[in-house]
Amino acid sequence: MNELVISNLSKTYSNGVQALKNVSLTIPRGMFGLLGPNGAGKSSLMRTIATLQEADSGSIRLNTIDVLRQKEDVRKILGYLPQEFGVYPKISAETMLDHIATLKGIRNSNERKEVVEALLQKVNLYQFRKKNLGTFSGGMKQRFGIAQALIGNPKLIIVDEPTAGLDPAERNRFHNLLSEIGLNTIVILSTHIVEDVTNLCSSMAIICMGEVVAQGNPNTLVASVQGKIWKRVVNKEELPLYQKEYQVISTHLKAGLTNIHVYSDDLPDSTFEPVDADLEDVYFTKITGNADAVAV
Ligand SMILES: Nc1ncnc2c1ncn2[C@@H]1O[C@H](COP(=O)(O)OP(=O)(O)OP(=O)(O)O)[C@@H](O)[C@H]1O
Repeated sequence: MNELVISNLSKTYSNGVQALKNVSLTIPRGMFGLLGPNGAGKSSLMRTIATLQEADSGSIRLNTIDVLRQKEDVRKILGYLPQEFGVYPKISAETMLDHIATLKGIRNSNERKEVVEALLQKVNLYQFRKKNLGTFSGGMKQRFGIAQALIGNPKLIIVDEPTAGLDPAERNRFHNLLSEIGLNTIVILSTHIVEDVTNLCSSMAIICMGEVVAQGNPNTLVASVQGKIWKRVVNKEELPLYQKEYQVISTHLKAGLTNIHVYSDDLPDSTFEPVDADLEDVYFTKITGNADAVAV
């Protein structure tokens, strides 16, 4: 059984910001999406799971490992792609991976060569293996980041905001790579991009201002708001009136017109139409009231 169980995790930074408030989550094998707006606490949670910072209270268990105490044991089975993934620009992909593999304890040079070659193939960088990392595009750097995270067959992989700044083709390639990895491993994908979670994840949580505001299967979460999301086009000047009257969860500009989505148990008034809800509607329903008004 491969499972990560987080219980009542809390963290307040020395400046008084409470980044995590009693966070409890059960994360099974497969792709898990951790969705939340900027500043929600995603990176704080990821860094704590990755043993890079301490929590004030609570516990994390990965199978039989007490993550907050047995840090060395976690590091042996963890692959981590942080939000800011720096690379040494003047070193080739192959040399860098070989170096990281040494650090991760693969001492036999033939074995290392095999591992590095297989990983470069897996992330589609084999033909660029001799190129310096400084010449890589954003997508290539992210795929290199995944390759280094995969050294040593990790049981738990954490990727923090991996697709920010990637063009659609690179993002797609990165998604395919992640979903392949997610077949046998726990992969936590931390992101503020709803579409990434829709495309990839079989379970998920939404975190806002340090609190888990929803968790479960994406389809079940969508079903929970189905029939309660309504839309209409409004004049830009009328928007504040609607925001006062209704729970406006999002505003989309379409061809210069302002399209609003409202959360309500019943039809707000006859000018509204029902919406076939999606994960974005769930996300905005859960974070409105918790965060500043959100415009897409
Ligand atoms: N080292 C730190 N010291 C003080 N405050 C911090 C520190 N790191 C994060 N914070 C604050 O904690 C809160 C949560 O930040 P965190 O980076 O975990 O959120 P996030 O969801 O990852 O956001 P983003 O997507 O912007 O990275 C924010 O208010 C942030 O300013």
